[in-house]
Amino acid sequence: MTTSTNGNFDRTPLIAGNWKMNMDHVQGITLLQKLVWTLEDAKHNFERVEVAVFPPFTDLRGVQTLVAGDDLPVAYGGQDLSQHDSGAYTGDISGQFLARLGCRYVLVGHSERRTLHGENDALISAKVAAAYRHGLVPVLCVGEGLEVRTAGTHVAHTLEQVRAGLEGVSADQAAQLVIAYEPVWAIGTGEVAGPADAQEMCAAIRAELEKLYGAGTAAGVRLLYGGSVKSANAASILRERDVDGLLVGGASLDAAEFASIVRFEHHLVTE
Ligand SMILES: O=C[C@H](O)COP(=O)(O)O
Repeated sequence: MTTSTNGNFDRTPLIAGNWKMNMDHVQGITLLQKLVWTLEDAKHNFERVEVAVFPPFTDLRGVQTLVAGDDLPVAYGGQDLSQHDSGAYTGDISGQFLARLGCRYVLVGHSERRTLHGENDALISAKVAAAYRHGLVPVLCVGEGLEVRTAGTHVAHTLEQVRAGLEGVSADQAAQLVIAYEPVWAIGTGEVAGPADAQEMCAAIRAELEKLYGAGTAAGVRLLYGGSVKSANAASILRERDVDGLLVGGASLDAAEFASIVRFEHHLVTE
């Protein structure tokens, strides 16, 4: 096997852990401390492979305090945000609040938001706009369900989600974008899209971005794969040219396992 990944990293790989509704604020701090200790012990180069975590909202103040206090080289973000900036929206969280907590990123349109909370493309596009208004980098999540995959229309379906989610986004804004391709049938199921599936979709998304914004802008956008990623399959997915990182759910709750995913280059050399 060759050790070339992403054309020698045209873009800085991003390994992101979405904790979903796991880890209270005390557990979250412990997990993050363990993760950083493990990576620092392994002499991980955080500039070469960026690490980000997406804790529950209630953990974010503690995460901010830890990251700022110990000057940890880890980014973090919210799992969702409101399309509104403030007002009578009980239970919602403004992008302004996330920005004040030092968030760099925010997930938008995760499939669990789409399916469990009925989020549609119009709402997701409004949330992307809200992220940009508050200086947050949106991680726009897209991907097809099993029926669409079986029908063979997964590429068209996913590109439609990309176009809809980016409605009104300028080329300057798009330059900082992150898009996560997460086939719904592979999330939390143990089913993993093969590296070729991930590459097929990421290449199609990059080509679509080139159509929308021009090759110069699209070249900087990072495309992540998500869905039952583990240390055992991370390296093979990241070998693919258009896959620039991973959005990891379940496996990000175990510091050693997540650290091993972050250290995927080590697997590339030893596989
Ligand atoms: O945001 C992460 C994805 O939903 C993947 O979750 P998973 O790794 O548990 O399949």
